[in-house]
Formats: sequence, structure tokens, C-alpha cells
Amino acid sequence: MECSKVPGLFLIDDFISKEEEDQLLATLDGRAWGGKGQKPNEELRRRTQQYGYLFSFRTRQVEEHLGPLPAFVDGVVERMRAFGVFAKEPPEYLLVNEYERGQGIMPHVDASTFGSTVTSLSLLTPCVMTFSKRDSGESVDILLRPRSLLVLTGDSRYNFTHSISKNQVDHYCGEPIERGRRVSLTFRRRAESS
Ligand SMILES: O=C(O)CCC(=O)C(=O)O
Ligand SMILES: [Fe+2]
Repeated sequence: MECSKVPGLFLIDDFISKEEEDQLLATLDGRAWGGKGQKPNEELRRRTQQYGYLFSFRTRQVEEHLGPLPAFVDGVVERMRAFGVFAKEPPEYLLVNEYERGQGIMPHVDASTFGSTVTSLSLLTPCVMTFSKRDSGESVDILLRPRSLLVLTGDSRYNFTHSISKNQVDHYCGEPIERGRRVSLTFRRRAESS
């Protein structure tokens, strides 16, 4: 469903099943995480995994081609394409982010080295993501539920920043949202011109 307040933003709840979520998590937790002193991107405070390309958070540039995306996300990629997302060309970069309770991400627009479509699959616990219009500062909160797919295109991709607070408890429509460990899978392509 497109969010009328953030043009180009789509949110698909229950994009994957609970079983698929468990399976993805088990696979990811069996693999090496970077960040928190571990290479790559050891300077990051949150843990990450990267597939397809290696992106440096310090230089905000792609540093290395790692190879194709791993087979364990084939089902997710196929489903996104069935929904018309990355329909023309499949995603080629996957960033897995892990947030502990009270960990967030500063307001940012995704690096221009990446293309015009960005998706994020949420696992484990919900959180509020805040979108702020770059010219007016007007902000809109979006609830990212576990197993939902967020799709950013157009304005939502380029003309809004997005962020996640460091709250232990978020509020959404007056309801408390308990934060906890959250893992997200962000899919992108490289920008055409780069
Ligand atoms: O955790 C998320 O859903 C979004 C992550 C994000 O904004 C990013 O890696 O650029
Ligand atoms: Fe982002």
C-alpha cells in the first residue's frame, strides 16, 4: 500500500511467513557479522552482513564486488519481482543490519551510488521509521512490522531522510511499541551511472 504522506513509499505487511522469517534468521546467525570491531566496517556500532558488493560506511562508496546474492534470499527476491519491485533487473546488493534494543540509525538518504529502488525486509521486532522531508522538515512515522517489506522509490528515496530512534519504546498512534533485537535486509542495485 502506498503511503500518501510519503510519495513513492510502499509497505507490504506479511511479505514473508513466520517460518520463512525463522529460516532467514537461522541462516544469517550462522554467518559472520561485521561491525563492532569485526571487519568489514569494524567502526560501526551495529553488526552488518553484506552480499553482492562491499560498501564502506566510512567512504560511502562500493569498494568491492563480492559476487551474486546468496541463494537463501532467492525466494524473497522472486517475490519482490512478482510484486513488480526490481521487475526489470534484480537487486545486486544486500545489506543486513542488526539493531539491539535502543539502537537506531541516524537520519540519512541512501548513498547516491545506489539506484532508485531501495527495499527493506524487517525481521523480529517492530520499530518506527521516521521520514522527514528534506526541504520542509515535515516528518511522518511509519511502523515497520516484522515480516513486512518497505519499498522506497521516487520522493521517499531521494527527497526524504529516514531514521530509527534510539528509543527503548517507540510510540505509534498512541500505542507503545517495545523495541528489541531487529534484523533488516536492505536490497539495492548500483546506480546506473556509477
Ligand atoms: O533497517 C532498516 O530497515 C533500514 C536500514 C537503512 O536505512 C540503511 O541501511 O540505509
Ligand atoms: Fe537507509
